[in-house]
Amino acid sequence: MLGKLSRREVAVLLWCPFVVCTGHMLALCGWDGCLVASTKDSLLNTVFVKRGWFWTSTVFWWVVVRYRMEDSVTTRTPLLPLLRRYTITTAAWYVFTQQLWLNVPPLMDLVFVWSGGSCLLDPATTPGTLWLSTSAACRRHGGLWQGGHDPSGHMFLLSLMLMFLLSELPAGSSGGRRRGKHAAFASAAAAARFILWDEPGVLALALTACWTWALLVTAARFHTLPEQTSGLLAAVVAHLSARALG
Ligand SMILES: CCCCCCCCCCCCCCCC(=O)SCCNC(=O)CCNC(=O)[C@H](O)C(C)(C)COP(=O)(O)O
Ligand SMILES: Nc1ncnc2c1ncn2[C@@H]1O[C@H](COP(=O)(O)O)[C@@H](OP(=O)(O)O)[C@H]1O
Repeated sequence: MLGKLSRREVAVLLWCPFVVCTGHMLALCGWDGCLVASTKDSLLNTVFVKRGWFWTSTVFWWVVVRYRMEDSVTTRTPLLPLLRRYTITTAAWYVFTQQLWLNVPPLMDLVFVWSGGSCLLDPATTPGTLWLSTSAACRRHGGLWQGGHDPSGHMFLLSLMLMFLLSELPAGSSGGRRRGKHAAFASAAAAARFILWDEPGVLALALTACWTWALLVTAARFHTLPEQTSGLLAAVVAHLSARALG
């Protein structure tokens, strides 16, 4: 329940605004050039961020499954509330960023269209009139998504994933007390076994670092500050709703 936020929950809520402010300071000082691999076609964006909820879900549930296999029954966090919070967070991600069904665009695209935006098509390549109500369809037709307030889907997704992982991860782990530590890096196979099997929390930490980096890049390089802010605020509302209802 939300009643009173713990110190940890406050820290979780402050993390994304802190990263976003850092990104803007880097941009203001002209240091955003050091944010390498910050193009739309980078591996980080195409393979990881654009499939972000998949990676977050897979790594998170793997950590939970693995650690529950080893934790004693009494130290296990109740699974049902965790599942509820995950389901609510997934539903929020879906409603905000994905096309619900044929004629219903994601919430972020509805906000864009309601605020006066539209898809500008090149008449040379797309003759006739075509009304496109989703940014994905507009992109597919080579159009320009312009004129309205376009909440940042990246800012939303990255903040949501970071808040979810930072507040839920300890639920799945009881700390570094796993066996096989000393032999961990004796060979590549042993290292892989250690990370994937013994201590998958390492993967979750790596993912958290990866999302933090991508958030920094997004803040410094993509969208306007109001569009970043609306993406971030929507993520905070989704996160707090999942905590309150889950
Ligand atoms: C070895 C591991 C075994 C683990 C066994 C444990 C159990 C694992 C369960 C795993 C469950 C996984 C379920 C995953 C369900 C999904 O989420 S699938 C869909 C994934 N899709 C995404 O992640 C897409 C994310 N992208 C977006 O939302 C958008 O592209 C964007 C980033 C918001 C940008 O929008 P644009 O319009 O493209 O700008
Ligand atoms: N961290 C990041 N790294 C690379 N590209 C990013 C990014 N954050 C946002 N973008 C890009 O900026 C555009 C706006 O993203 P969004 O509206 O989801 O916030 C998207 O381009 P495309 O629409 O060409 O894919 C997206 O790929």
